[in-house]
Amino acid sequence: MVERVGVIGAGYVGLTSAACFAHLGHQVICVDNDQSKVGLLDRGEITIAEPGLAELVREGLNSRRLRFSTAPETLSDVDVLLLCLPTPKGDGGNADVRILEEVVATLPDLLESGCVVVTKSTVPVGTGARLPELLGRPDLPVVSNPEFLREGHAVEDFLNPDRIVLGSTEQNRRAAERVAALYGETGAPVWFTDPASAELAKYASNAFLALKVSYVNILAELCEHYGADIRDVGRLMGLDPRIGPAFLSPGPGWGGSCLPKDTAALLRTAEQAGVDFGILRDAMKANARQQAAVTRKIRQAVTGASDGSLAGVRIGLLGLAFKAGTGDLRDSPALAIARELARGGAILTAYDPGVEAVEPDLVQVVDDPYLVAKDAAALVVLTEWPEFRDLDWDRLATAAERAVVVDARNLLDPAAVARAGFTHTGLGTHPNRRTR
Ligand SMILES: NC(=O)c1ccc[n+]([C@@H]2O[C@H](COP(=O)([O-])OP(=O)(O)OC[C@H]3O[C@@H](n4cnc5c(N)ncnc54)[C@H](O)[C@@H]3O)[C@@H](O)[C@H]2O)c1
Ligand SMILES: O=c1ccn([C@@H]2O[C@H](COP(=O)(O)OP(=O)(O)O[C@H]3O[C@H](CO)[C@@H](O)[C@H](O)[C@H]3O)[C@@H](O)[C@H]2O)c(=O)[nH]1
Repeated sequence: MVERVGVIGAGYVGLTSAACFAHLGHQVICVDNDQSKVGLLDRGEITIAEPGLAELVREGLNSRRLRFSTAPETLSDVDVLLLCLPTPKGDGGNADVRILEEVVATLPDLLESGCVVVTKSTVPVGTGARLPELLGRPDLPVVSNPEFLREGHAVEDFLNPDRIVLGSTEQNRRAAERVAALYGETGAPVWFTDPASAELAKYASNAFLALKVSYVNILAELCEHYGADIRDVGRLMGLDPRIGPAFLSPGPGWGGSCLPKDTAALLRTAEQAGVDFGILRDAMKANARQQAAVTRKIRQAVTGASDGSLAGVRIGLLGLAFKAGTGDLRDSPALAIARELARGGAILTAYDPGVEAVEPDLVQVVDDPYLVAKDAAALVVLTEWPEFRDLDWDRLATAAERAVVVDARNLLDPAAVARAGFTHTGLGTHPNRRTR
């Protein structure tokens, strides 16, 4: 059934939801309070790099199934309203729901009876139970429908989800079924549960992913100590289907707009319930240590000492985004490491296929990977863009002042890099690895 869908917030989640639901045949109106963003979207221009999203936005505009506005009144006759607003890290780790609550407070005067209010934002456990009170309109059913898309794969994940989660009271079950029907036939399990379970499942998934990465980052350190190779250890772990191969690559730490804030929020939620979830605290500490460890490794490689001075030393960075496939710099470990190196006096040049600029006094961003090597004392891979593997290392070696590579993503083929004369340092890798 074709529904009139309203979306508030045209960011990663809101814009993707709006464009995908229009693609699935619904009539969608997407509201954002950022005038310039709405102006661009109206012309079919999007500011985030998500494969396929611009095409879907243009398709929606052309078919007139998708409209953008800054005016909340345009939402007055929608059947379903998705809240896709930011819930950033607040005091003590809690998610800050002020924006969401301010918007919710305006809805009773806006919506027609029967409109289903859906939280797609990641919201603290208990929000679904509180929203009906805040709304004060029993004729507006509330459903929790957490979103699990990954940045860089937003459209693909939205249209082919692993699961669709609907949290509602038994009384609002029909409303939850209506939300589920918006997605059409995806083949994914559609799971009806209570609001608290839906909300907790979202936090639990992100925090678990964070734990997995911290686990492998610590293992990489252990590998260095005992002469083992994390690439083999991770691979051998991942062959066990109970563990699975994903999220077992060491790196400069987990970042982005979700894992850090959601792990902190789950820890806080546990504390508030008097539950000791110390394993999350440990994972967060390990994550902070990981950034420091990578910075030390770079210092060591450049100066020969883990506390050596970087004053005036040129370092070329390959990658700035928190992961490959996105230009998102929010909570990026690469950026945090760049800041640390700059604080130590290093002069930084960076190339990232997804990033055009950052604060100019921190790092000079160039649009050609070969420019980062110019007079550099070291090249550091901080984001795992696959194209870095195919760089011409001979050409980079010619431009660099010293042939040192720190591969903080274990992305490169160490043999190819070594053939060009570079010294290669990875994370938890062994130069004489024998397993293939
Ligand atoms: N980014 C992801 O990959 C992802 C995935 C799953 C869930 N989430 C969750 O979804 C929520 C949104 O995240 P996001 O990454 O899409 O955020 P975002 O910052 O990309 O987008 C939020 C949008 O809301 C708009 N906005 C802010 N205040 C507004 C207001 N009062 N009225 C109208 N519009 C307003 C902003 O202008 C912005 O366009 C968060 O809770 C996040 O944790 C994010
Ligand atoms: O083996 C790995 C895998 C990931 N990472 C890092 O972990 C972080 C998070 O990666 P990813 O989970 O892919 O990023 P997001 O796009 O933020 O997606 C997460 O956060 C979203 C917002 O809640 C959820 O919807 C997604 O399901 C969840 O994967 C990044 O810094 C990655 O570089 C590693 O270091 N090693």
